[in-house]
Amino acid sequence: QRRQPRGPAIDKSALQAKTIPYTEVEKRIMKVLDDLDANHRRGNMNVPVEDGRLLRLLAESMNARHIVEIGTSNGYSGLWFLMALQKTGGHLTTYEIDRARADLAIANFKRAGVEKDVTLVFGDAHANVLKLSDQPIDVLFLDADKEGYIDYLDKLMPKIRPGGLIIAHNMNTRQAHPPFVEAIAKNPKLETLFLHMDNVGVAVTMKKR
Ligand SMILES: C[S@@+](CC[C@H](N)C(=O)[O-])C[C@H]1O[C@@H](n2cnc3c(N)ncnc32)[C@H](O)[C@@H]1O
Repeated sequence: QRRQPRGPAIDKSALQAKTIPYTEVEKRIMKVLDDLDANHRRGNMNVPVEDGRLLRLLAESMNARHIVEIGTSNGYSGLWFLMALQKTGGHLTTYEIDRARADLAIANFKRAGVEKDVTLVFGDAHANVLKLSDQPIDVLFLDADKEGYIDYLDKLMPKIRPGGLIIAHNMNTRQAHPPFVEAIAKNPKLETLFLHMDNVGVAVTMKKR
């Protein structure tokens, strides 16, 4: 039997699937996310859409009940988490040092109708995370001062539940802070994978059971 030359099995566009909102709640949150993505990225340093989708997917699939985010900005990544939390019945605690961005985030959470599921802590997260409750953390998302990631990790690691995730943003060769990379990649008690490296980079780390 003669071999046929191998062409693409499917068109590339078929692999660029988008979130298709299903429930009314998903539709309402997605509407705000789409608006922020299309019109309000400037000055807000939001995660790319694909990274937001990854956050939601991981959080919802692991049934996350308590998510902690460092670096709220205007609430874009937080809204992806909040989409997951609508299904799991959990809560987001998010930290922001900039008043204007914090106010935007509060307005966006209200617009999406999820304000009761989120606590925004205004001020320096390095100090404020010390006051966090003892409720185990399912997901810790780091997306603020890159040199600060190691400090957030040291302070919050004891509260991350076994099997929980630490997700760090901007883990590219230019922005990642070497001591943090070493801490997550060389600790045998952690399993770390670097994803989306064709974009700004995300490190997904699991605290082993
Ligand atoms: C990259 S943006 C966050 C983007 C957001 N996660 C999103 O995707 O929509 C980083 C944010 O961290 C905030 N930030 C920086 N240092 C901080 C600190 N020490 N405590 C709290 N927030 C901080 C900045 O003001 C900024 O809004």
